[in-house]
Amino acid sequence: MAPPHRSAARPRPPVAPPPGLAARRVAAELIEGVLHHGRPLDEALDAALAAVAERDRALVRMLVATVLRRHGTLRAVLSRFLTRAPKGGPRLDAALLLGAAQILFLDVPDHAAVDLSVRLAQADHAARHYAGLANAVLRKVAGEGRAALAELTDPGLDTPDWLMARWVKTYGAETAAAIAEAHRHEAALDLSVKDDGAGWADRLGGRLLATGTVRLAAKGAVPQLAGFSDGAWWVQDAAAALPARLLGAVNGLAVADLCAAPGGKTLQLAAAGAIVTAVDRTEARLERLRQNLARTRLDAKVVCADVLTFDGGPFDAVLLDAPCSATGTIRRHPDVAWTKRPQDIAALAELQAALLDRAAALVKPGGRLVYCTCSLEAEEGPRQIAALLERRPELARLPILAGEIGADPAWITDAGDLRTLPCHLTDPDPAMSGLDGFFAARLIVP
Ligand SMILES: C[S@@+](CC[C@H](N)C(=O)[O-])C[C@H]1O[C@@H](n2cnc3c(N)ncnc32)[C@H](O)[C@@H]1O
Repeated sequence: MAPPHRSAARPRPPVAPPPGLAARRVAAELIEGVLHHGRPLDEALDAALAAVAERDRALVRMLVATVLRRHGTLRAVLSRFLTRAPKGGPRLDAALLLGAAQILFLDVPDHAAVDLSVRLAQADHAARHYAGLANAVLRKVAGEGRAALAELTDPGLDTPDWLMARWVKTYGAETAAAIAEAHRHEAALDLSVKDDGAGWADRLGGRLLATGTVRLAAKGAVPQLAGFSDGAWWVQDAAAALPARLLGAVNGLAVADLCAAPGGKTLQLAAAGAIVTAVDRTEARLERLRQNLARTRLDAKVVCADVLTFDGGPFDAVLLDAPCSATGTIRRHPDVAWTKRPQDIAALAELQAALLDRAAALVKPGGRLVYCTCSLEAEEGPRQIAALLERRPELARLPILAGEIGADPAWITDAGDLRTLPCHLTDPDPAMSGLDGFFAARLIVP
């Protein structure tokens, strides 16, 4: 029998996209969201990752974090090979940044990094005319980019100028540079344990810090670690674990945790035996707090309310972890450096002052009030306390002693407040180094 006639016009089978392209596309979308639309990464990440195969999720996170952490450096290298900014739109921009990040900082073969970025450009209507340019520029980065990188030694390059100028003013040029350098590295995985810190450090292959936190070099999926499903610990930066401890012995005391979600400090207070009322105005974040309580088998009264109008209490002690610019958490949230604006800090400082007044009104006579923020900005830290003490001179600061929380004395200010910086707690291994930048002050309410 004669073979069937093969038509020349017969459609070809679809060509499978090269492995890794889907992860790059999602990473490019997330980078565009942060850099071109000022969208916080947390808001977009869950939905974006849901669209990616599980095995690619860590890769997407790594790609996005590397581009955001080394954004200034990547632009400086790329600009050496571009005569002027190309008009290929946000997708071309993200494709170039992603390509350069993989070539210079990640373990991706140069040819794959170039090819995947060219494909990202080809698939976008505004960028496709510049796919050839992307190819040429990224080949140059592969050939000469490492030499260009070696000449870029200023750590401030990866920090927006306005933020760097603020830190130089507040902390001096040397410390500001150390902060910026610390932001270039991925933070360790810090765990707060219910008990037996030494035992958990041993079991998980980590280290028990003097503050009581168990620190691991960040790797792998957290829910897979021993003790997660039993609720033996929760993830919490070592600095973030300090403010709740400033309330002292809370066993049996009524404590309000204001602005509580997702609940790291609520869990600490509940584990220490406090009768906790956890207040937050964002229901979705409170749902995570409830899940955290359920997993750790700890108890707290959860209230969805605006602290400014919350009228519970009075309480033996109050912790206010106020909403802030979060510039102390850039190691963990590198998008913060690129999404926050100077005017955000002024607006947040106003809200913090109002929240502080309300928090102070909820404390029983003789009780303690701890105010904290994960910000490096003076307006959100010491200046809030100075202004509060001017408004309410009857309140008194109860100075913090390093020894009571296992802190380094360098973390305590002359006024007796806590001020941790990302460049604190250095370790020869960058994966085990650093702290979130936290400010905390402790007051007695007469
Ligand atoms: C820094 S986060 C809190 C982190 C939390 N304390 C922890 O340790 O996990 C700030 C929280 O303040 C909440 N918030 C902001 N403004 C608020 C307000 N006026 N009343 C109540 N909660 C507020 C936000 O929803 C957010 O969850």
